[in-house]
Amino acid sequence: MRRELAMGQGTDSTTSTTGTTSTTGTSRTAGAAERERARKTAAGLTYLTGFGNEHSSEAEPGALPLGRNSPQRAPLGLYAEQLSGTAFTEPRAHNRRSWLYRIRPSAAHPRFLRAGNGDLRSAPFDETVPDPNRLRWSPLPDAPAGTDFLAGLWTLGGNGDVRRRDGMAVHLYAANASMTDRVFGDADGELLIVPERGGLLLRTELGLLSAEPGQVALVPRGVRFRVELLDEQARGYVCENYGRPFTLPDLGPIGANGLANARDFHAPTAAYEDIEGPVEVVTKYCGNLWKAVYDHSPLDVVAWHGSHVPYVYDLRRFNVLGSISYDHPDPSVFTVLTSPSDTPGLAGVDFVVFAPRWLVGEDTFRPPYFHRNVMSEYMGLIEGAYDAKAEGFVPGGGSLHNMMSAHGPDRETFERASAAELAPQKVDDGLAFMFETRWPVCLTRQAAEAGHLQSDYDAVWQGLERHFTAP
Ligand SMILES: O=C(O)Cc1cc(O)ccc1O
Ligand SMILES: [Fe+2]
Repeated sequence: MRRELAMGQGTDSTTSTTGTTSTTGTSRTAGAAERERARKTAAGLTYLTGFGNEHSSEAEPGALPLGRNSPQRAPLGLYAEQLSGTAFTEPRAHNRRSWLYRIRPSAAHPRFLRAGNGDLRSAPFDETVPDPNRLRWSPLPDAPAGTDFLAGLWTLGGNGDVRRRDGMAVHLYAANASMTDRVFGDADGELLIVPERGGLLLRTELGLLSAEPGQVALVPRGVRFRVELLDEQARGYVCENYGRPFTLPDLGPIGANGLANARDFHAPTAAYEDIEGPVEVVTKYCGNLWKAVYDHSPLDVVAWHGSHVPYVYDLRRFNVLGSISYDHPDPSVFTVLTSPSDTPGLAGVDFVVFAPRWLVGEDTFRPPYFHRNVMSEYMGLIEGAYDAKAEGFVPGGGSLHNMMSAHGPDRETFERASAAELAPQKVDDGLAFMFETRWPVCLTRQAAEAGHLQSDYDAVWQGLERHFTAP
């Protein structure tokens, strides 16, 4: 039986029931017709709103049991299954779990066998020694034809240890084909996907999400998904967070509103595939890829409720707060999501966005200041330019300013901003972001030796002349 894409409430009827996308074919090209179909599906999606909520959704009426999670017989002959993202006993405020009502339990699978890791690497990162230098990369070279999202993942580096569920990895991806015949899930952490070029349609166990450049998508630990391309090429960044799930930062004196507002996070409605036939399932497990060929699609969840859910967020919705008197605020005010560590205020990793904003500071050097930070900063650019760098930091590229490395405005930016007239100024020519992490990011060998690593990055700070004259 093949019945694809039965969708949850409120979803555009053009996308319900009988899609024809092959999930068993061997071709991984994103043909124009396939992309068109994916675009139509993406355009028809409706979402559940809120962050960290107890959401619920059913793709068929009556699929969700009422008043209990695990009735003697679940409705419609479905299997009830809990997916835990946190320990059973973690405080209620942090606890993440979902109940899935599915055609077959996840346990019904054959043995997993090791698969090649491609360019994916995991913590502990010990291929190179930690590097105190400022580093910058141009964009990844184009991927060979037929590269899907999973095959297109390329690890730059990271920290911590997957086996201890601590730390993070920075990946980039370049893809030109949809995942038509396989599904991926990451037991090592959640995946924060930051598209820079090309939209993505994510078919997850809990339903469908689309993410265009300027939006970010999060797939929680263990949730299986398939990525289809909405455009010919897809390129972007991924923060794999091994640690505690990303959450919204506290607002303290800011008050009850501001930064990323909870209502702007969108979770999918339930949607399932009812496919009997070989589907390859790839799992990232303690640093390695494993695969098994199932006799059905694991994206067969007909209804679900819970808090361990994928979501998408539009960075343009970020409510940017800043100084309206003087001085450049620390970039922590731009935190979209934070993964707390055991030390209050010290993040395993923060996701920070530099979104369009007004600068009005009086007697203030307005771009990012010179600094040395105990935290380590990986920065990427989604579009346009970044106000601390005149050139060389380009969309799809990235920079790494590891713990205590000295950085800040390049010479050109310093000279311009030191002499600028301080009228109110709108900074709206770019969208940059930062993964800021508690531990140095250790490079993979492929990142340290990459042809697209810029060898002359230090030069941007050359020629910062002395201006001091003793009184
Ligand atoms: O290095 C960077 O560009 C990121 C950054 C931005 C900012 O506004 C202040 C400090 C900081 O590390
Ligand atoms: Fe910095």
